[in-house]
Amino acid sequence: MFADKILVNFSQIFSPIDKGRPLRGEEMSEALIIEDGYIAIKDGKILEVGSGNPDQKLINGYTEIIDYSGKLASPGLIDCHTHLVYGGSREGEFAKKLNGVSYLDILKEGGGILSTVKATRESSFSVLFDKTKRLLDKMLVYGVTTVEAKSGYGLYWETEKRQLEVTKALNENHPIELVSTFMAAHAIPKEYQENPDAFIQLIIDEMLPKVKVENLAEFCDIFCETGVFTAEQSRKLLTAAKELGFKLRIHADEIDSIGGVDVAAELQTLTAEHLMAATDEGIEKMSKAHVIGNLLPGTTFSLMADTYAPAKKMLEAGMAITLSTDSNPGSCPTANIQFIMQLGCFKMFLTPIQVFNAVTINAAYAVGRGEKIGSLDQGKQADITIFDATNVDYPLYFFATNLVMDVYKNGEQVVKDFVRL
Ligand SMILES: O=C(O)CC1=NCN=C1
Ligand SMILES: [Zn+2]
Repeated sequence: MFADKILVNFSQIFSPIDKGRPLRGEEMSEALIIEDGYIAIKDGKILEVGSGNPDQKLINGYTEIIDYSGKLASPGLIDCHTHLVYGGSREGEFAKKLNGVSYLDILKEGGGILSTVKATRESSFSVLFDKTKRLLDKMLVYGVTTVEAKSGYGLYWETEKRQLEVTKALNENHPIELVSTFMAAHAIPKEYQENPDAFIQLIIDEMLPKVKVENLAEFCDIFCETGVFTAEQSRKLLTAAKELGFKLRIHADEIDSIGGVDVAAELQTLTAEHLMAATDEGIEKMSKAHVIGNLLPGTTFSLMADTYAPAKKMLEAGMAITLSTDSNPGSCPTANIQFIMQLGCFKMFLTPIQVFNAVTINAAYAVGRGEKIGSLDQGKQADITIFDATNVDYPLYFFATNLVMDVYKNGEQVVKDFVRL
């Protein structure tokens, strides 16, 4: 079969090993590193990956050959945890953070998430659409081709729906593919501060069915944390969501360990998010239940905390892990997944191979798309990120610098020569 285009002469190609599930424990240290590699693309899919000169059977008069001498290729990067759609911003809290006021104390004062809720409720569809598009444009030039986007800044249906509709519209109008998560259970609205159980019931009775019927999200998530939702409330909401066919996530052990990981293991949520305060016992439970640990080192950095999630302990316990930005206006205002990858090395002591696996094949399974993206196996989408680097170590070692040069989505070039600009 002839290729439409063949990307040739890569110094290295990072090609994860796809086992049909997330890589666990020691498996995350393995990958195919193809020297002098080529990637043949046909109809937006991977046709063949190899080393040396592509076989002549791949080439006819219409095949475009593109030279990438001295460059590194990887599958398109996948950011599997963001709070992408929101109004306003929270730099006003920055001075408080610098003066030692905690994230939860700011929330308790009615700031934090609740101040973003106010700004989002006041933002129209087009304002949210344009703002989020600009954020996605930044993520794209950092090499990201798929993003998970949560709601959770409306809390009430009208604005939750608007957030989800912005995500749906952008999924159809931006090169980045979006995976939608419903997260009305992100904070307790002022009117329910005395009765959060009633708010959980409102979400179950009034919102979950609408999200399902209108096909506005595949996943359901909840913030299980001191001063937000308890483990029992999380269990109740996620059980109802599971019965409606949603795939499950849970924000657990971000600041305090209050039982969210137990809920994750019991309900076998696809992922548990944050895990900065994860205990040895909790790690064991997640490993046994095959819960993916989605680690967010940018949040630790942004909260000026010292507790990075115990990534290596999780790998020693046989867990699958991913790394994401947690891009949001309060606890992690960034669009840069490469910085997160570098924190994975510099602060969690993961190797470059483990980090690249965490933001490609494992992140693909964490968004329920492992069969379509996350590696360069034949038939997968030709989502490819190309770095101005000769090997897989360099983009992690040479930090705080965007080394992405070109990006392909479904075989089409969507970023060109960025690093040379
Ligand atoms: O603070 C925010 O806006 C996002 C967040 N949700 C749970 N942790 C952080
Ligand atoms: Zn989050």
